[in-house]
Amino acid sequence: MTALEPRRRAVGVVLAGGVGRRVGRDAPKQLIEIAGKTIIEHTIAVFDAAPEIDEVVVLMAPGFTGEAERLVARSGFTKVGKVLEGGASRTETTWRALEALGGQDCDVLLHDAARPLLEPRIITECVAALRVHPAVEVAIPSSDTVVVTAPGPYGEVVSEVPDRARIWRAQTPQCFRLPVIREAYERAFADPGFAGRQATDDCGVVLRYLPDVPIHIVPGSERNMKVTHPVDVLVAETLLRLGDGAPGR
Ligand SMILES: Nc1ccn([C@@H]2O[C@H](COP(=O)(O)OP(=O)(O)OP(=O)(O)O)[C@@H](O)[C@H]2O)c(=O)n1
Ligand SMILES: C[C@](O)(CO)[C@H](O)COP(=O)(O)O
Repeated sequence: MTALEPRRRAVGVVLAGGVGRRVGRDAPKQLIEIAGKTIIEHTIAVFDAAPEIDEVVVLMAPGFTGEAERLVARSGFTKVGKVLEGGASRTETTWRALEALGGQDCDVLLHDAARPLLEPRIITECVAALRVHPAVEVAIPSSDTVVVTAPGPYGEVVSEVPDRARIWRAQTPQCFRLPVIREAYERAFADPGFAGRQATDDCGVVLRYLPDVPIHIVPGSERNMKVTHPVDVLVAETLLRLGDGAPGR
């Protein structure tokens, strides 16, 4: 039986260092106003209101930290301790957040600013899970069959159709005891093979550099979607306007 550890301080890290190239607006997508507030305000609001969260750290796209500070003041958030500049990739932005948190013994919940529909239930379950597990991935079972491809004579061809029962779609927050994720990133950055300091998510860095650390799954939700493409702005706006009555859980 795994021991239940005492609750540590929990820091919500809102990763907003990107520019939203795929959404294709002039300003970063987290500044798009939907349902009365910018996407980043919707996202910070969930952490600011969560009783389990002690502090919120925001990492904003270069050139927009002043705007993020203005929005934090406008919304009257009380837990935002730092607004910092993000890095050139999601990975670099995450590392800046970890460096800013230093050697504290706290829990971190690394969340995409581009997921403004995070439900409080997920934060509650992640913080509870970290009392037992050192690393937590929020994920939902894939409703699509995924295929693996290989180069063929006329382009990519299907080489494998994995068993869908084992395929999950990763979401955020991805949550860790701080010393665990720091160690994983330190090892990654010391590895010349960590190409371009890029990883598509944080659990992937832990899996690769600390393979003995089990990563526990907390169920996410369809609603916790990421605004990635122009159509997602419309979907997120509809769900935010419908509020708790919306389908998609
Ligand atoms: N240098 C970066 C790049 C991304 N992110 C954040 O990571 C999350 C997920 O990334 P994604 O959806 O890819 O955002 P963008 O990088 O902004 O989008 P795109 O790839 O289309 O440019 C977003 O909240 C984004 O702001 C970040 O903090 N720092
Ligand atoms: C971390 C993530 O949101 C999990 O789904 C995703 O991998 C981010 O990827 P992106 O390419 O930065 O959108």
